[in-house]
Amino acid sequence: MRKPIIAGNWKMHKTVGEALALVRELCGITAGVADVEIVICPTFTALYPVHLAICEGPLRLGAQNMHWEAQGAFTGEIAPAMVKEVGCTYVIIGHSERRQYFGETDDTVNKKVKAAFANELIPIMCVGETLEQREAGITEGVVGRQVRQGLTGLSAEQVAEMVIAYEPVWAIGTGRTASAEDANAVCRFIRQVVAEITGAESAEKVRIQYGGSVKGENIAELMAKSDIDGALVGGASLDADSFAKIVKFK
Ligand SMILES: O=C[C@H](O)COP(=O)(O)O
Repeated sequence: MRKPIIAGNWKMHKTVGEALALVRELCGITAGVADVEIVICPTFTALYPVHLAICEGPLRLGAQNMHWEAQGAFTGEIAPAMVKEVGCTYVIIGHSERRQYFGETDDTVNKKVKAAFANELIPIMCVGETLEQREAGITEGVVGRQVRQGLTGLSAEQVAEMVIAYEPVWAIGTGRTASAEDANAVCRFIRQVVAEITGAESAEKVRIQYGGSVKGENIAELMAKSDIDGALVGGASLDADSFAKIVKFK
């Protein structure tokens, strides 16, 4: 039985002060939630203050990105050990905005996923097709390639522990959610690809999130599907009440 995991990706929002105000509200609202893992992913500058402010409870901290190298002359980058040091359990890797605006490729995603495991961080590896690719009927080809290349060289145990986020690019921040059936079909396909790569047991255990305009109004329908184990939430994670509606989907 896979434990649901809801992650809030705050993207480039919230100053440290605003992040602290939000996490304090979330601590109260989520205190009693026991059967869902909740991850919040603030900006780099807010990670440590938010780590200190997270109270006992279900909230876990994640970073939105990191470099794969341990250290060096990489101006503007953050190393995996630095992310770990400030209290992160999770790290988002290969978000479509990183792929689209910052040149991330399946190869850099794979390096980062491996670096996450080497530093005892759990990767949330993002995959998903653009609208053009969906309309061209190549969703499975694109997503299958992203999953295969992203997981290259990982053990079955590592894959079983990680999270894969399926985010159709056309549904991100647009208010246009994939139908629960369509989202589940791609998540099921991802699980089949994982089974081909690292075997049935890891495919059964890996948690697959859907992301793209998730809200309190659509989360229950998505979570009722067989292969959707959680959500990666952008806009609706920036407000305590709207995020609370999502994490309390049951
Ligand atoms: O990481 C989160 C996703 O990009 C979804 O963002 P959204 O919920 O604002 O559509």
